[in-house]
Amino acid sequence: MKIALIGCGAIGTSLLELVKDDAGIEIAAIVVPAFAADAARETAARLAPKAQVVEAVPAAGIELVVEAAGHAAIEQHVLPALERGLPAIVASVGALSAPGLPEQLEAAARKGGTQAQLIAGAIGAIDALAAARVGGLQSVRYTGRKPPHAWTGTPAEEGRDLAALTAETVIFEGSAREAARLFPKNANVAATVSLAGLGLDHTSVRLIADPGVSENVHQVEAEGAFGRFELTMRNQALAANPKTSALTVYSAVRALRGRVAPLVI
Ligand SMILES: NC(=O)C1=CN([C@@H]2O[C@H](COP(=O)(O)OP(=O)(O)OC[C@H]3O[C@@H](n4cnc5c(N)ncnc54)[C@H](OP(=O)(O)O)[C@@H]3O)[C@@H](O)[C@H]2O)C=CC1
Ligand SMILES: O=C([O-])CC(=O)C(=O)O
Repeated sequence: MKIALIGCGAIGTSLLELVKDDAGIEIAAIVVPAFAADAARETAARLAPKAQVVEAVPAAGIELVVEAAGHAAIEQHVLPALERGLPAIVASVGALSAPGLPEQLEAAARKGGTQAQLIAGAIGAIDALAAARVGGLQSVRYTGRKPPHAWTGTPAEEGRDLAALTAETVIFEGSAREAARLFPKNANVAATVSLAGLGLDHTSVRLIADPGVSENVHQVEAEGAFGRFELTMRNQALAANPKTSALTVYSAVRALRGRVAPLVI
């Protein structure tokens, strides 16, 4: 299967390393902005020698796109690809917090007669939560806890010195929609949990900067007709990006391998 990978940062590079010897998967294109092309070409030479480095998904020769770039890439690359009939695997799930974007994705996929797959990414139990929704959910709460340096470049820096924190500090409390909008590189999981469960506006989210943790810790508490569950994930971050859990890459690779495997779990 010929793939266009959108984004070649921490997730993209790590994904290329993991699939470089996979039979049945060929990275045919890497889509990055012009200013990132030289770095992507170096990565491609090492990990995906057949890939052309381009600014847009090529018009021909691609069978699937995998997005690992950021919220803006959904509108820029994923929507047009879907309209053209290319299926898409999407990591930047938080982009769906923008009003109207879920409907636009659905319309584009319908027009192209194809499908967009939102990956579970850094969180587990999305299967259980989405199944529990069928029976009816009463409440879903998500807490995201990361070391202070993982919140640099976000609104968490407003009015506080993250490096000087000595105790856990709640940096956001509100809806999944607001969390995903305000923390596009740190709260995709909030959007994923909400889209699988009670929706972007009815899922309570707390984000915490905690000098006492070294992992990215994700907790979900859900209650409904199915019963209840509490989930805690203690994820190792990628060395290349402390905001991003390694599990996100594994989740994208799982989704990708699932497209070519004869038996899928
Ligand atoms: N679902 C989940 O659980 C998670 C999802 N994510 C999502 O994955 C995204 C990528 O994460 P990560 O790899 O760690 O981030 P990085 O910042 O390391 O990499 C992003 C890459 O995408 C490139 N890029 C940025 N904008 C575009 C665009 N419009 N089109 C094509 N390429 C673009 C960047 O280029 P340049 O560096 O030159 O700007 C960079 O190469 C995050 O922004 C987040 O939205 C992340 C973690 C968890
Ligand atoms: O990778 C993680 O731990 C979670 C993350 O950044 C996100 O939800 O955007």
